[in-house]
Amino acid sequence: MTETDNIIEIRGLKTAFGSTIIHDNLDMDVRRGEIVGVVGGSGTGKSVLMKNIIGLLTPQEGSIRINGDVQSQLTSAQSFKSRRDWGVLFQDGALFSSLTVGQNVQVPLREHFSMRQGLLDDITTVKIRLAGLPLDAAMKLPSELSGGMRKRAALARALALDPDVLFLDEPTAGLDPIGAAAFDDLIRELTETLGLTVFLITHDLDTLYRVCDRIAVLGEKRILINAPLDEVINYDHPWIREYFKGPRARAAGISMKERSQKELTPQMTAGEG
Ligand SMILES: Nc1ncnc2c1ncn2[C@@H]1O[C@H](COP(=O)(O)OP(=O)(O)OP(=O)(O)O)[C@@H](O)[C@H]1O
Repeated sequence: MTETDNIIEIRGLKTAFGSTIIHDNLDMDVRRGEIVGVVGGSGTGKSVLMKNIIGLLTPQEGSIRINGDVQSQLTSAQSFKSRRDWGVLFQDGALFSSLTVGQNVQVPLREHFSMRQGLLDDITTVKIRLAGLPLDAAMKLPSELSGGMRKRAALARALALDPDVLFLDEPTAGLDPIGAAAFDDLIRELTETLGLTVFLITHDLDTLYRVCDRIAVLGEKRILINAPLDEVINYDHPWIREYFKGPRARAAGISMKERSQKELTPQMTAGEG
């Protein structure tokens, strides 16, 4: 593994709010092209970590390198340009409620480029379709969409600038299991098709089993382990044991096993039925 295989490198990160330390000497690598699932107990600082990476918060210490650039060393013009490298889907979608879905998708495009309306509309159409929405969704306000469709609209906006990295904060929270599974599959498909890297904060065990290449566990103010699922499951730490070996985890693991067996032997399964 060479340095350039890491699209994100975090070293010695310290984040504090007043006297409350959230991260202390935290290191983390995200490899190019992978989906890394970020898990950890509530309040361990997953969203704060994401906000540090995308520059919404400034850490007290440490460095964050994206695509080789140390973020704190960029000029404001370089920093503005580097924001094209990533797209973000916030926990609540964070769509502008008074703008249509199409106009929401166009916000980052207008911010970064000057282009004629026809081209803006064409790009918007592509992004909306990529996110799995019907075209007429472009004309609707976020309040006219279901929760699942709003997530997809936020995803379309996150994809607007053809990012290298997609940050997803709890993308399946609030979706029913079928909607969540469909969203998981969309993330996996987009990652493979567009060559994206995904930083995915989740509590959803099904998502971890279905889509993540590696899992980073946040605890004790640092990354406890950042490894493939099999390795993480067997890591000896009380929170990790509880999380990955509790009853909900077993259910998610079993359903994934059944699913992959069906995918491997479709004829046999059909014949048996
Ligand atoms: N702007 C802020 N000012 C002060 N404290 C903050 C701020 N943002 C976050 N915090 C605190 O930092 C801690 C970590 O918050 P964060 O939202 O990152 O947790 P999380 O791991 O994402 O939690 P959850 O899984 O519940 O969403 C929490 O105690 C939170 O209250």
